[in-house]
Amino acid sequence: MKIAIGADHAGFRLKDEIVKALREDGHEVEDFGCHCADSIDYPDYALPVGEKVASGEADRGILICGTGIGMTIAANKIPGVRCALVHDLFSAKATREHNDSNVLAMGERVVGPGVALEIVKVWIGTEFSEGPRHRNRIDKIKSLEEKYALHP
Ligand SMILES: O=C(CO)[C@H](O)[C@H](O)[C@H](O)COP(=O)(O)O
Repeated sequence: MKIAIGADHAGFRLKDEIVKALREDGHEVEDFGCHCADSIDYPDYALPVGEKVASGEADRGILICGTGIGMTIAANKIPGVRCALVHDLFSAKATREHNDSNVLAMGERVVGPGVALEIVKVWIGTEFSEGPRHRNRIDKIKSLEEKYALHP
């Protein structure tokens, strides 16, 4: 799988661990940084990751900040991105099955690396449940994007 990944200064350590684990599992990972603890702004990293996923150049995206919240808010502004903030295994599975989430966000200040790596594994490995009720709801999200693209 092609995976785009990014983090801010509060998430780059966890991001680096995830990059390593994904590459060991054979995934193609494009790492958009950041790479050190100098304070930066999470929207600047949500943007390239979200665009890669929305354009189809990456299959999935992963974003890490302190809480995962800023990254989630920013990424979900990009049409086509369905970014899920996840800190437990149940939600990791459910958001793939129900929301077909294409970007995963987590907070390095919230979750430890052991749980985070398990979340990534479950989220990567779970397919969308092609049930009509889920498809219908995702179509309604797309309609919202179209509505506000036409009348921002
Ligand atoms: O957006 C966030 C909070 O919802 C992220 O967790 C950021 O990483 C966080 O705000 C960074 O905080 P800092 O005090 O600038 O290190």
